[in-house]
Amino acid sequence: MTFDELSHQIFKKQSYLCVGLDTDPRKLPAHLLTEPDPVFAFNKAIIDATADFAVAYKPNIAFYEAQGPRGWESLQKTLEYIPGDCFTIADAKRGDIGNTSGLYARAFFDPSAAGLDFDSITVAPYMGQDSVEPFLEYPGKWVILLALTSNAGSADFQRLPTTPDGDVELFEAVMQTAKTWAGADRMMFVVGATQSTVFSRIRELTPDHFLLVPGVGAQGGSLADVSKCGLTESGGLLVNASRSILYASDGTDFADKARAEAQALQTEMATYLGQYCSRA
Ligand SMILES: O=c1ccn([C@@H]2O[C@H](COP(=O)(O)O)[C@@H](O)[C@H]2O)c(=O)[nH]1
Repeated sequence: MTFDELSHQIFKKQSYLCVGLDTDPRKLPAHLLTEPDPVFAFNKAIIDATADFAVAYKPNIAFYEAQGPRGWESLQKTLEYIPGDCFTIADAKRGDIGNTSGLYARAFFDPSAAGLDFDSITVAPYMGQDSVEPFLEYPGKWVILLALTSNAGSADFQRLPTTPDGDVELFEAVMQTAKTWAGADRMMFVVGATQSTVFSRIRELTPDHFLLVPGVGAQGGSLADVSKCGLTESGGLLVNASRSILYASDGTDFADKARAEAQALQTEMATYLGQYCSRA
């Protein structure tokens, strides 16, 4: 999916919601456990219930890898089931020396390799340019680079000063350098919703790039704050919620409750698009 197509979907659906498919087999509603593939049955119901309100889906690969070959199969079926008008994100946080990154890229971007054809993948920037470039060799595919993550440990390294006056923190140096590797049409950055106090600085640094923003819902980040400082004329945000949608109920009504959570976020997002984007 291109930058313009993603932007178009945001204004069409009046939403920048990304539903995180962090599907934990231990949290599935009991009535699904007799299904041949309970994880896929759950994901299918969640996608059916939320697709009107979401522009992206983000399976977190850890949840599938932890189940071995069965998990990979559930992931493949889930990816194929996601509607074509939605952007897909493999939240895999990969990155290694170039030839190894090349194989990670192949796994997630070349359907003839591991049966997966994601639009994008999350990548850790720590190993530098040659660890990221192999992902950019796939035309039309996106790299979503970790910049300032939502967890408390983000302060350990990402906020370290890189200049004597302390004006440029490590995450800012990462964004400044990485945006020379690919344009806003191929690269996004991960910035946690819990980091809303630095969103204005981030927007000065990257006025055009999409930001993938996890951390609303279960992690307590503010959708209002993130939207105020993060929205652009193209939309420019994908705000992820996983647990607050997936596990809104553990009963037979789980899909209805997930739909209600997604709809509530979309309704709020439509308000912010009207407030902060003249194009809306
Ligand atoms: O900084 C980051 C980067 C990635 N994540 C991932 O996003 C989701 C958040 O799930 P919630 O249940 O909505 O908290 C999850 O897959 C994380 O691994 C993040 O939270 N923060």
